[in-house]
Amino acid sequence: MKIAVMGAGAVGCYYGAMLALAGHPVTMIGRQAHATAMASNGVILLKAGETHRAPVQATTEPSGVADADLVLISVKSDDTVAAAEAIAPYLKSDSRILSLQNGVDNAERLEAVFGRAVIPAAVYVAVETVAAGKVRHNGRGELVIGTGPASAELARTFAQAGIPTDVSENVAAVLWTKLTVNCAYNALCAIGQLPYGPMVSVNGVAEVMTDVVKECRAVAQAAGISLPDNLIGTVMGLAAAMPSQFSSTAQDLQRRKKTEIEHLNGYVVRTAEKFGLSVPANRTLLACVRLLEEANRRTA
Ligand SMILES: NC(=O)C1=CN([C@@H]2O[C@H](COP(=O)(O)OP(=O)(O)OC[C@H]3O[C@@H](n4cnc5c(N)ncnc54)[C@H](OP(=O)(O)O)[C@@H]3O)[C@@H](O)[C@H]2O)C=CC1
Ligand SMILES: CC(C)(CO)C(=O)C(=O)O
Repeated sequence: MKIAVMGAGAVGCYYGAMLALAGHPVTMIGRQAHATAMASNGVILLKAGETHRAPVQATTEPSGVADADLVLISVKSDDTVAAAEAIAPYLKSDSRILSLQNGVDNAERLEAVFGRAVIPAAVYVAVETVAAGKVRHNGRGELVIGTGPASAELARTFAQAGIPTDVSENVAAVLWTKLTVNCAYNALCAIGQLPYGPMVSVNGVAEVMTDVVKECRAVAQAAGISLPDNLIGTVMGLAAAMPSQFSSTAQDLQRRKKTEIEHLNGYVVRTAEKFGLSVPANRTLLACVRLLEEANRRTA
């Protein structure tokens, strides 16, 4: 299967490398420094104490998707539409497209640009870029993808490449569950700049997280999506599973980058407004992260 990855960052390099190491021809599309490094060295993947060199083609050009049977989209949610518009003219008419992104509406936004089906995926991995074209895997790696004519074949291909993949008839609920986790952790971790373990033990934090979860459940319900009964257990369990983790929002702010908050708590707030629901906890967290982004901009 010829594979192209649009967005050679942490997630794109991880899944691109895993597929390349399994023998698939992979083309990575990324920024200049990353493309230059990968063109010389492939993707360097640090995983479980070992260093792997995954052979890939690398380019900065959107035309890198031209002969791909499968295109993985792994840009941040703010870049989804621009990335889609850049590659749209070059896509093969029968290529499969998979969104490997957080947030619940990236596949829909991609479909609006491409005019064809895009398979959404919930991505359960902890991976970070340590240098251009070099990523460190910090845990997990499995995917839950939506249904479609190609989903079963893709799941098999991924599993053979060491990427455990389930196909879900109800991927919307899976994505909303992950969104709820992000809404509960990302902003609070960014505001406190504390990892999850110490963060949840601060007086009052668990109560705010519980309010966020209740609001997310109500908004999802209004949108026709039922979230699992044990949602709060899933959410609170993450702090015990990853006590030293900082949210991607906290990391983005530390690096003075724009965060994905508009696609996390921001998405919940916008959807709540459509249904006339009040979501004060999500709204407050959204405003706090916007303040931190603005403060970063002013001191740039
Ligand atoms: N990292 C993780 O462990 C996890 C991340 N996710 C989700 O996966 C998605 C990707 O995250 P992540 O990999 O961390 O993000 P990164 O910022 O590491 O990777 C995205 C890369 O794509 C590049 N890019 C953006 N637009 C273009 C373009 N038009 N052409 C070429 N390159 C482009 C970015 O460059 P630049 O920065 O210069 O714009 C960046 O290098 C997000 O939705 C995230 O929430 C989900 C689970 C875990
Ligand atoms: C699951 C979680 C909260 C892990 O840090 C994440 O997806 C993020 O940081 O964006």
